[in-house]
Amino acid sequence: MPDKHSNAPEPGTKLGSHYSRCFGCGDDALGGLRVSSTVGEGLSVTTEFTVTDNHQGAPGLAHGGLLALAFDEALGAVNWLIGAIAVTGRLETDYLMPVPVGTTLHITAQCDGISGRKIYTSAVGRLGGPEGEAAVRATAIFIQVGVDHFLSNGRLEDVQEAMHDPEQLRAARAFEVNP
Ligand SMILES: CCCCCCCC/C=C\CCCCCCCC(=O)SCCNC(=O)CCNC(=O)[C@H](O)C(C)(C)COP(=O)(O)OP(=O)(O)OC[C@H]1O[C@@H](n2cnc3c(N)ncnc32)[C@H](O)[C@@H]1OP(=O)(O)O
Repeated sequence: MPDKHSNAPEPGTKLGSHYSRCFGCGDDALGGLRVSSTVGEGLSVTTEFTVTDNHQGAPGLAHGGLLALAFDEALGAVNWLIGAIAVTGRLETDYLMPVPVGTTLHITAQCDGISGRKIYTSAVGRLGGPEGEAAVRATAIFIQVGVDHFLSNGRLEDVQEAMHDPEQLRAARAFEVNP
């Protein structure tokens, strides 16, 4: 298990978006999920995703791909607690129950360990409250990367715009451990 980073936010702190145009957590992504995560105990976060009319796969039910996105965000938020910049290498979801429109999925995500650049994470999403019945479970492996991953692979105009955003610069520095 990695140590929690010395500058990691306290439990109860709401984590900001890592990129304002991120479809999962950004405020500027049209139609995006706009989920936000809150720091939990240890190396965990909690994330709520309320399913709306726009998130349907089957009539009245959430699309599994969008649920996977909510989990990708929740699981990825765990990386901030260890001060790592990382991208999703693998994401596996188990859909245990249908998730109806109008319900809120209460997701708890945690770090399970690291090995080299790989960060192992897992999460459960419950319906009806944080202690409700488990509807979706997920595991993911994130791979730590440097900022150069985004600079070399991202579209130049978006990278340049992001570099002028103080929040983005804060995110890219990830507690100063991986400049
Ligand atoms: C100032 C402005 C500048 C901008 C700065 C922005 C900072 C923003 C801050 C925070 C951003 C957070 C962003 C989160 C976004 C939400 C989450 C997503 O949607 S991410 C998008 C989807 N994912 C991808 O696009 C990855 C695509 N894949 C790749 O780029 C490469 O494959 C990569 C980097 C993952 C690995 O490539 P390699 O060449 O660097 O490394 P190798 O040697 O292949 O792997 C290293 C280790 O990882 C394992 N690994 C690699 N891929 C794996 C996989 N798919 N499953 C399991 N293990 C894997 C390998 O087996 C190896 O393990 P062993 O060291 O040998 O033990």
